[in-house]
Amino acid sequence: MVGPGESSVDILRAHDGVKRVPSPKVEMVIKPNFLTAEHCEELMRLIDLDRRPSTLADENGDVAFRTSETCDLKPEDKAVRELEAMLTHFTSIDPAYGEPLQGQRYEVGQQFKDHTDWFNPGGQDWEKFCAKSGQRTWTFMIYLNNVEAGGATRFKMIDKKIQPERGKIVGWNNRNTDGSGNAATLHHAMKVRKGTKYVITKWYREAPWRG
Ligand SMILES: O=C(O)CCC(=O)C(=O)O
Ligand SMILES: [Fe+2]
Repeated sequence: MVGPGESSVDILRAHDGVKRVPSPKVEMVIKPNFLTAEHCEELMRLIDLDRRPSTLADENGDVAFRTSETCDLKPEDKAVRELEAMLTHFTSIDPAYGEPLQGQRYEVGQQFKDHTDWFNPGGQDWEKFCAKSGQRTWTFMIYLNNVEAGGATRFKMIDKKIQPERGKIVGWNNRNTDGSGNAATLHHAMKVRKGTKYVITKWYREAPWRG
């Protein structure tokens, strides 16, 4: 048994079509066709309706570090509600532990350079991002479309490059077994070379989400 805020590779692998990425350093799974094409289309439409420049925790002075746009998806939209329910079923994580769903959109040349999704406990923004809800635990990301060229997510520490593919979900545990941030989860949303890339990101926390 795991706690209400937890998932595990075993829980995830109990679903059809889920494969573990074979790395001893990161607990990571992938499942193609998690979402239907229609569901992806609707989520892309919602992202297009309401976008803002993406932001960074721990600003590092590199204005080219994260150049995409972000959409804070509205929990009341049907496609968003349905996705939340699917994620709860898939991950077994109590939805109270989840941050609100976000969409990310990358045009040609846009990227998000090497980063981890867990926050640096010594970082300038630790208090702001983690005081209420704790550290990030699991990340789940869904690719909403096929990208003509570029736009892969590269995990260089484990030599893994994930290609955007409509409806595919990837999930990973951001922590080491002692709960600290796992440096091997470092990843880079590589530049889109042709087309536009749309993804949805879902981050879970150690404690129920309170902002
Ligand atoms: O778009 C991607 O491939 C990765 C996005 C990402 O790493 C993030 O939003 O934290
Ligand atoms: Fe990330």
